[in-house]
Amino acid sequence: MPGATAPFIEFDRFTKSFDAVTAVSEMSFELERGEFLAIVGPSGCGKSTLLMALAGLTQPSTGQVRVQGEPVLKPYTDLGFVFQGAELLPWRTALQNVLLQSEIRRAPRQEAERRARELLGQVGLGGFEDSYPDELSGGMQQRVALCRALLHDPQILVMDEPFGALDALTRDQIQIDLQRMWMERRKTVVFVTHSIDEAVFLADRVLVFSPRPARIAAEFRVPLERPRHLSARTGREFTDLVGEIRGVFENLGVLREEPK
Ligand SMILES: Nc1ncnc2c1ncn2[C@@H]1O[C@H](COP(=O)(O)OP(=O)(O)OP(=O)(O)O)[C@@H](O)[C@H]1O
Repeated sequence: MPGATAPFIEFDRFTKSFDAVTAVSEMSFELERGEFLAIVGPSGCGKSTLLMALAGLTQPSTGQVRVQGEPVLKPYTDLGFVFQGAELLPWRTALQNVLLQSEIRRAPRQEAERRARELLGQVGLGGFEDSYPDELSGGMQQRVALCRALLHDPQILVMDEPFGALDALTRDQIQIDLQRMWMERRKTVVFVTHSIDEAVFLADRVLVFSPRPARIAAEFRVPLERPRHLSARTGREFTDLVGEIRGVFENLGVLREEPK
């Protein structure tokens, strides 16, 4: 059985070029089942490209992406995707938006609706099932998008800067909620963010990408106990790790004190 001993997810010398632009070059890393991995990197370095390849929405130029030992050659159902914008359909209620996937997949309606209501309740949206997107705040919309991604109970959850457009307080709360849901469900999460704090707060491991073509410039394990509380962010271990990651970006020339 190919998946028995293989890493759960494996990027194996993954390279992706678009005409003359190489977005990602010879990238190799692995994820364990149930791991929460964060990726931080400068804008345009190829993070979204990598997620698209994991989802089977784009193919490598060279190298492979494998899930349970099998190359990813097309989109598959065992993965949920949350984008930066919630991308909800404005003419459908919160519940109907969450149910969209199940309708496309023709899953049994009653069970899907029970699960959708349960998920909405778990993210604090009980009572908002029949609200339309324009009646919900940005944070609430993103929670609906999270429920939509989790409805079919995929093993892999891919999140591309999901909280980037939220205000700071909403972002704090949704990070806490995501951590709780992850601890309950243990999905394998690949989470892209521009925020070093967010990466350290949420992840078991942080990969730091170089400017394009993306390479792994550094890798950090986050030794903080879970559940992590917001107060952990002022603790020594947290601030030291954030400082170390910021140092990597300074060394890469991505962050500078002085103008060029
Ligand atoms: N379909 C495409 N066709 C041509 N070039 C593309 C395509 N998709 C991505 N690129 C290029 O590949 C590079 C990486 O893009 P990508 O969106 O993966 O970066 P990113 O790290 O996710 O950026 P950001 O953090 O700003 O969202 C960019 O230079 C981009 O212009």
